[in-house]
This record gives sequence, structure tokens and C-alpha cells, in this order.
Amino acid sequence: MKTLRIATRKSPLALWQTEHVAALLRGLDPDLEITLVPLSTRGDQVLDRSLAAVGGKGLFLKELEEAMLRGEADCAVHSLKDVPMELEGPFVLPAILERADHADAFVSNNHDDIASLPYGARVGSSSLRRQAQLRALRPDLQLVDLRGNVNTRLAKLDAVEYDAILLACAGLQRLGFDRRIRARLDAPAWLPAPAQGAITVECREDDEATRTLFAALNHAPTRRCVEAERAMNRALHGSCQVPVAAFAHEVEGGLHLVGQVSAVEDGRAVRSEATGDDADALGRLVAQQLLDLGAGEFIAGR
Ligand SMILES: NCc1[nH]cc(CCC(=O)O)c1CC(=O)O
Repeated sequence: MKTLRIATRKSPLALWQTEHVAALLRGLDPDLEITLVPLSTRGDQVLDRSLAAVGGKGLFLKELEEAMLRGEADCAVHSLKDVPMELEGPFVLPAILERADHADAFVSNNHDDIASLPYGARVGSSSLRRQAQLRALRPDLQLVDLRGNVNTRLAKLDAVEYDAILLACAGLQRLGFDRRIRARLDAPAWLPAPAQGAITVECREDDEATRTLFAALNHAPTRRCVEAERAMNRALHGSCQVPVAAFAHEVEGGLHLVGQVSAVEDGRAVRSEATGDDADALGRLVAQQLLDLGAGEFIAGR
């Protein structure tokens, strides 16, 4: 292969993740020439409205996919949690890297954890999943939308617009902000988004050379776990207007998956879990269990 062109969003986290993939590739083949193709996506421009309202997660991929279709890039790097459950178009994910930290992080300059926040404190997050889990624990909190990339959100916390914010540990760690994590919000007590912490590579289905190149970076156990989480989400037909959380890990005899669907308004939730060896079947099973427990009520009309 001549030069590998990797499309990426321009946020500091996206660039870090793309540089990380490039470094892994150079480790495999020091002679490989790699160039980054940084692009703005519609998703990056929507800072004022809920993403769900304008078309959802696919907005972070579209421009990168268009560049691949025009032959201007060979592949793209994404946070897998931002990749829609169904890829639209002739694309595949030839590599899912080993998952980093799955957990959410509680970030605050004055408070140690959720429990020690004062009554009615202002917490910033625009994730419905994080808001719903906070509501369930602390109905008194004032939940305030917080958009923008990780660096922007930390700057808003420091400008004292919020008493605390919630972010993914993985993003903070990648950008060198480990020390801003005041408390980890770990599974199973607190559940992450499906595939949180996993980086993926997307390329054209018919591009055998690129698929082969990236096969070596795929981490099979992570792929199985995130496949179960994503199969559950897919089977729930959850738009990104519905708080869906999921976490799978390997156990004796296969995978264990825990899933949860919450009500946006008050954080009421249904939760279910199961063990199995077929990731896709396990995801669909837990989705069905959640529907049997009444998850449909939280999904309907959203
Ligand atoms: N929604 C943006 C986004 N997409 C992926 C991550 C974190 C990195 C990851 O999950 O791998 C973040 C930031 C955040 O949620 O704090």
C-alpha cells in the first residue's frame, strides 16, 4: 500500500485517537506512510441543540464517510459509542481496539462525588443516559445541558458554570486529564453507554487492502463485548432520545451483559442481565428481558 489516508474529526480527542491508531500501525509496519485528513462534521457544528433533534449520531460520521466514498480517505477513526447501530452505506469496522476505561467520571473542583454534592447543585451533562442515572440517585440536582468537546466542557466547569460535570474517563485519560477525575462511576452500579471506551476504524467494505491492514489491530474480546452491547441497543430501537446503558465483560462460559433503559423525566429504570456465548443473541436476549420488564414505556414516543 502507498500512503494510508485516515479521516478524522478535528476535536483534540478525535485527533488523539487517530494519532493513536496511526502509531499502532507504524508499530506494525514502520515503512507505512500515513497522513491525517481532518474534517469538520455537521455533528461538531451543532452546539446549541440536542444532537438527537437534528439527526443523531450519524452526523459525526457522514463527512468522513463521504470522503471515503470520494476516494479522498481510506479509512476513518471513531469513538465506537458515537457510531450508529446500523452503518449506512458500504462500510465495515475492520478493527475495534482493546477497550480502555469503560467508566464515566465525576469531575468537580469542590466536591468529591455525587453523594457529597450540596442540595440542588448544578451538574452539567447533555447525555440523557447520564442525566437519568443522576436523577435516580439525586432527584434534587439541577441538570444543565453541557455541549462541546472535552476541553470546552472542562473550561466551562472551571468558569464556575457548574458544580460538577460528568464525562467519560477514557476521554479524560487520553487527553492527560486523569487528575480531574474525582470519582469513577463504575459498572455495574453506574452503567456506561454501549461501547464506551472503545475506538474503532471504519473503511469501505470493498477495500480489501485496508481491511487486511487493520485486522491486526482488532481486539477480539472487546469486539465480542461491544457487539453484545450494541446488539441490545439495536434490538431496543432506542433512538438517542432514550437513555440506554449497557456493559458486557468476559466471564467463564462467555459474556455477561447488563443493560438498562431509563425514563428521562425521573430516572425510573428497568435493568436486566444475562450470560451467553453468542454476543448478538445475548444482546437481543437482554433487550427482550428489558422490554418484558416495561422498557417500552420509556422508549415509546421518543
Ligand atoms: N460523546 C462524545 C464522546 N465520544 C466518546 C467519548 C469518550 C471516549 C470513549 O468513549 O471512547 C466522548 C466524550 C465523553 O463522553 O465524555
